[in-house]
Amino acid sequence: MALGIQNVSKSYPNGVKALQNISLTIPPGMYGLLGPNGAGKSTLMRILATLQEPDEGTIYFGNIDVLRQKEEVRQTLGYLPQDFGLHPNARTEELLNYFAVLKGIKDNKARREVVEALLKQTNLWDVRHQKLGGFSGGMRQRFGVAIAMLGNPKLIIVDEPTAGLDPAERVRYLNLLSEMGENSVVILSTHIVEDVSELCTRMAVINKGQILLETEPHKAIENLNGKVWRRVIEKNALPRLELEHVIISTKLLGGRTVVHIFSETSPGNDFELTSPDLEDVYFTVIAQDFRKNLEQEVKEVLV
Ligand SMILES: Nc1ncnc2c1ncn2[C@@H]1O[C@H](COP(=O)(O)OP(=O)(O)OP(=O)(O)O)[C@@H](O)[C@H]1O
Repeated sequence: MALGIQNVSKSYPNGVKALQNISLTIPPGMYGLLGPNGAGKSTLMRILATLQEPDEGTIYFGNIDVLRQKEEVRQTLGYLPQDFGLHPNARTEELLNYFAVLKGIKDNKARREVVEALLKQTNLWDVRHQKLGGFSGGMRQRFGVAIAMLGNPKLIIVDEPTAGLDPAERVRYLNLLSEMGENSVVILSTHIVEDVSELCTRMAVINKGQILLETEPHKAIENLNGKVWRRVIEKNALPRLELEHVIISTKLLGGRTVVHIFSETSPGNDFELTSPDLEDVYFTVIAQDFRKNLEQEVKEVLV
């Protein structure tokens, strides 16, 4: 079952256009929604999770009209929001059992089995009697996954899940998500490029409420082949380069600055060709959008 989002727009009362005419078709599997802070990701995730109304547009999950048949969506939804509060005094197994009751798993034996299986899958079985207040960030996130997976959801939405996790927890968490989501639509909203490159078969880049790119990560990388150039510079040379080139990224490496630029042809100036990765894709798209907006603003001022 695919998720079809068509012409969805949402403005807030303060005038911010959080989503501007978004259309996406999201097939089963892991789908990355990548964008900087404030891009509109959480707004879209909340709309998909039936917690917020768009101003315009339609959304279908298979035959379910997501905006009108909210109860049907909720039956098949697993939603892990960006921040979720957990009572620090609640105990792991008890609380998961409680959420399982809320999800409608009425039979005691079946519910015990589901809770046990999820605690084992999320590696929380050994701490099932502990209070949540003592959990690390990674443990909390894994507990969030256990809650989201109750009732075998077919639509799973995870908003910024790896922010604040240490590298080992991050890998463990991403593996868990990819196992859980094999037969469902899983939307992973994130500003971390590696989350998408490691897990997702398809992705979209969103910025300022607009979809800038919709693709398969490996195809987007292929398309950049021969167009990303690298050079190590002194930091004070950057402003001049910025005037002459489309800068994709600048990174500190051993105290020096490594610059990546986008150019269809050789830019000269000691730049050498480098193999692009998904980070280059992401920052190229964002940089081009920034340039476009800048040109638009300049035109508006001049006209
Ligand atoms: N309730 C609200 N009222 C007014 N503006 C809002 C509200 N919620 C979000 N916004 C604005 O809408 C835009 C999109 O926000 P949103 O939270 O959807 O983005 P995001 O991509 O999830 O970013 P972040 O990663 O920072 O959460 C931002 O400019 C934000 O300030």
